[in-house]
Amino acid sequence: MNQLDQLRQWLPSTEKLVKAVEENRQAVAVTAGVVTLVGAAHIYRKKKSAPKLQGKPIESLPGPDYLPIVGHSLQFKMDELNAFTEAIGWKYGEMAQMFIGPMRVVLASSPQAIEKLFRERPNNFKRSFNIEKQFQDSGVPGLFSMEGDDWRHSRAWVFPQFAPGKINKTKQLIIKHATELRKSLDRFSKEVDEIDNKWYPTVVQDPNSRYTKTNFYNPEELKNTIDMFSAFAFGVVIDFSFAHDKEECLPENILEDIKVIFTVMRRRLFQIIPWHKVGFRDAEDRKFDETVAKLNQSVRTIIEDYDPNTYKEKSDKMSTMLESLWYSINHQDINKIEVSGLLSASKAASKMSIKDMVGNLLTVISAGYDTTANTMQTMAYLLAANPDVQRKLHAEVDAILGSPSARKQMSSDEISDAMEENIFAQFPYTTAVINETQRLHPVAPFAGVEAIHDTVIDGYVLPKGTNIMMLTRVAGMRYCPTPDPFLFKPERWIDATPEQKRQMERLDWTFGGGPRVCPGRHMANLELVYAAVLVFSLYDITEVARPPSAYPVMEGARFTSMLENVHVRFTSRT
Ligand code: HEM
Repeated sequence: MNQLDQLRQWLPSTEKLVKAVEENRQAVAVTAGVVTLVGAAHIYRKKKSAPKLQGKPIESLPGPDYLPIVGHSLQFKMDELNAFTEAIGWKYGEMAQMFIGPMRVVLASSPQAIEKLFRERPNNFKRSFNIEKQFQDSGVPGLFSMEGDDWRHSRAWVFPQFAPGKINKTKQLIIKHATELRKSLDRFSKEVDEIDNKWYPTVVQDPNSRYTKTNFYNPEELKNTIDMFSAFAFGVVIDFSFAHDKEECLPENILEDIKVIFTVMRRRLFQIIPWHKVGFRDAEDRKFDETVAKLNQSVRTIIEDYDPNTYKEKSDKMSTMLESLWYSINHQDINKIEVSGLLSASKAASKMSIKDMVGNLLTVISAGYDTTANTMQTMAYLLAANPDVQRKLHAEVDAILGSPSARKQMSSDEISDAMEENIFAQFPYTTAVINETQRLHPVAPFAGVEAIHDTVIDGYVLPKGTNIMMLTRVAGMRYCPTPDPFLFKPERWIDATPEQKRQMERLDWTFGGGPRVCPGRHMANLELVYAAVLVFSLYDITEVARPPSAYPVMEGARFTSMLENVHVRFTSRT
């Protein structure tokens, strides 16, 4: 007997079912009536107890035409998500809608709506697209995806460790990695020169023809700077989390491993059918499982093997995240801790499970390197595309730290002594370049939330479960108080009146907002300003020449946004 026959035998036949219903007509009618009445009473009670929200119905939101079931999904590729959603925001106004498959997504781009949505997390709104469950089910929970009490405990551990007081102690650490970045860029510069000489020879007369020899162009061979920037940001966050030189304890190719996790999680978040859950697991899914298991094991071993005495000499008076875990687990002298942030972090860590500790360390590493590296890549491109801005940045750094050749000879201690406590105030133009880079191309130009209760946003009633995408960049540009909001003009941050500056800062959601604002923002900005001052300012950054038909530089939407097709040269300044 095959499985189908077995199933048939097990299920009652249709005739038997009809016969049973006919024999018990009265009982069936009464049961159906009771079920209907209880259901209706439940719906009525729920509607009556809920306060009636006043406002326009969600169905009346404006937006482009869409198809049933697939929505707008056929009208854009996932890589073009930024362009597609923002075009709707610009065209249809501050409250609009789009459909990803059958799911309605509200696009909100007024500053009031954005402030409310950020501020009221985690009580009234949570991260959208079921992120919490998706990360939990995939075995990669962490601060970014957590909600409720799990999030509160983990946030209490992570947040104090990234407070400005502690971050300022990372100066030596960042200088060390900036020096490494300079070495990589010098090597990169030589390689690009070789490629340039090979593909862009000076125009010569071809002896066999009356034509001069034309230039050649091979985009495959052009080098990209992003890997070097990733290595810099990654080195800083690993040193900060684990301890100096702990990198060697992590699996080789950890950067590649983290990319595997990003790629698969992004795919899962936007999948209409969760194929991996219904038994269809492809090679990427299998690689994902292996990678997660490997990373978890490595980090768990690091936590368990940690002994703070081994790393005391290397710690530069800066406590690592690992140290707070150690104190929380060993409960030793916890109240005697005097290092900034370490006491509260250690107390908070004692409320987390080892699984959460591992997940949070991995979250901090993943959230901390890709974002910073992408911003550096964008800054390099914008400096190359805006030579006047680059000249001003050079001039500011030269005036404070001396000529590039003198600077190259400085030791880490000399560099450290030359940097003031408030490096942002010491280098105002460089800081303006960083602010403007993030205003124009933030790594997260939108943020998604889901309503936990029925709510009213900008006059529309949004039922519980509605996904809302905040178009933060659109809002920032629409309300920008200084002229030419679409142009790269760092001067706007210098010349703005105090009131304009306050407005621009309020409209700056580069790092999100409210209780879930990015805890790593001070560290990220410090890394960026050090990279610009100690590294970028030593080079003339120029765009590699390309034929007009080459793919233009454009923003791609991966887990975080980044500029695609950037090819720049770094030529050492003398
Ligand atoms: C330029 C660099 C960075 C950018 C643009 C950035 C941006 C963001 C944004 C937009 C969020 C979401 C905030 C929200 O929902 O309101 C976020 C969250 C987060 N970021 Fe960053 N980030 C950067 C660097 C870092 C660094 C260096 C770290 C740590 C070392 C870090 C750790 C985190 C964590 C753990 C969260 C989750 C916070 C939570 O949900 O409570 N980020 N970041």
